[in-house]
Amino acid sequence: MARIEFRNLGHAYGKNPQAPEDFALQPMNMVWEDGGAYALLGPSGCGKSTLLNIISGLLVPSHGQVLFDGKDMTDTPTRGRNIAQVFQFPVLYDTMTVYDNLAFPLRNRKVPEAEVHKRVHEVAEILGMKDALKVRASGMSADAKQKISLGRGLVRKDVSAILFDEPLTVIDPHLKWQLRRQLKQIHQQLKLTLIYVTHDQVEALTFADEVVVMTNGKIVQKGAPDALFERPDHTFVGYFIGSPGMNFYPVRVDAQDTAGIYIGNDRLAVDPDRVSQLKRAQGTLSMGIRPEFVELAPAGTEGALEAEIRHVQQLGTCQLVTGTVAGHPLKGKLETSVPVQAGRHWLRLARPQTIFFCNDERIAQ
Ligand SMILES: Nc1ncnc2c1ncn2[C@@H]1O[C@H](COP(=O)(O)OP(=O)(O)OP(=O)(O)O)[C@@H](O)[C@H]1O
Repeated sequence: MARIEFRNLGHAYGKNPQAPEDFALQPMNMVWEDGGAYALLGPSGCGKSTLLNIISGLLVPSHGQVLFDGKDMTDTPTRGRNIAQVFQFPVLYDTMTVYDNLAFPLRNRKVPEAEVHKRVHEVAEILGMKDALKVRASGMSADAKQKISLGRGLVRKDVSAILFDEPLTVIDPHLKWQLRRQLKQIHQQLKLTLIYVTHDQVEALTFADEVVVMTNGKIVQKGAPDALFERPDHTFVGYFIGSPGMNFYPVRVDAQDTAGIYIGNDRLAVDPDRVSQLKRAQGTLSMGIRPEFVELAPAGTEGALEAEIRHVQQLGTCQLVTGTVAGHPLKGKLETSVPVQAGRHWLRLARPQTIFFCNDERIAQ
């Protein structure tokens, strides 16, 4: 396995890129640690496949370098990189048995048959496919075929990294959950460098030690799942992670007011240190609060505002309320102990978990 490093690495498909939007991948420095399990998460078109293809060598970046264990591999073609890749759809030989499919990447590299036998059985055991080793792949379901593809990715011990490009897309939801757990287990056992591309946040958060969130060709945060939830570095992370995502409000400060901020015409009492931090920031200010941290408060409470709640939905573990505050949309997940009716209520929004952003980047918490 390898430590993979990007040095000022970026990619533009067109010639002479000038503005950030000319890049499918904006120039970045980044390290993928040896043995790390990473999920690469972002919406369609944000640059995930471009990044993966640069690691695997299918694409030579227009800018910067990619290094494996300190060695410059930027121009090394795929076959020289020792990367295993698992794609969205099964890649295998239909006419071969499961055993021969799993053995293929090893036999291709002239691994002795005794070792092939051992590895194939280990991987088949992990994937729960031991009883199917003699079965021909042609008659198998899409799920089973994709499991074999995963196995083909996992069977070699000598790879620099295994890249997964949305590998569970074709898998049935129940099996998906099982396979995700198995992949996590495999990672813990074998300490592989895994990079797993997905646009599904549940998949990313359950699989990875570190989640890398991308938007518009840029990595906006790399962190543990709880950090992405509690301390998003960028409004996009607040919006993209969580269900529903974070509430955002445009914020104004008043030179004369040292203990409050303004959302529309409503004043929200806020810790004076935060107010002075916001006054120092140069740019467009906003405040974010996750629905999970919104709470009911007595009328007139410091740090609370009056909100109009329009809908209340009982979700069992919480009440999901939808409405507006200071003319802006609001979603809150309130605890179930106090049943809430639609109407006007005071809600505490200035809380330790409330995050402030300047030009979409976190400045204070
Ligand atoms: N061969 C290409 N030529 C020109 N532009 C491309 C090419 N491949 C991708 N792009 C553009 O680069 C940007 C990033 O695409 P990329 O496929 O890396 O995104 P993605 O996050 O993997 O999307 P998806 O989740 O839909 O696969 C997009 O704007 C896309 O249109």
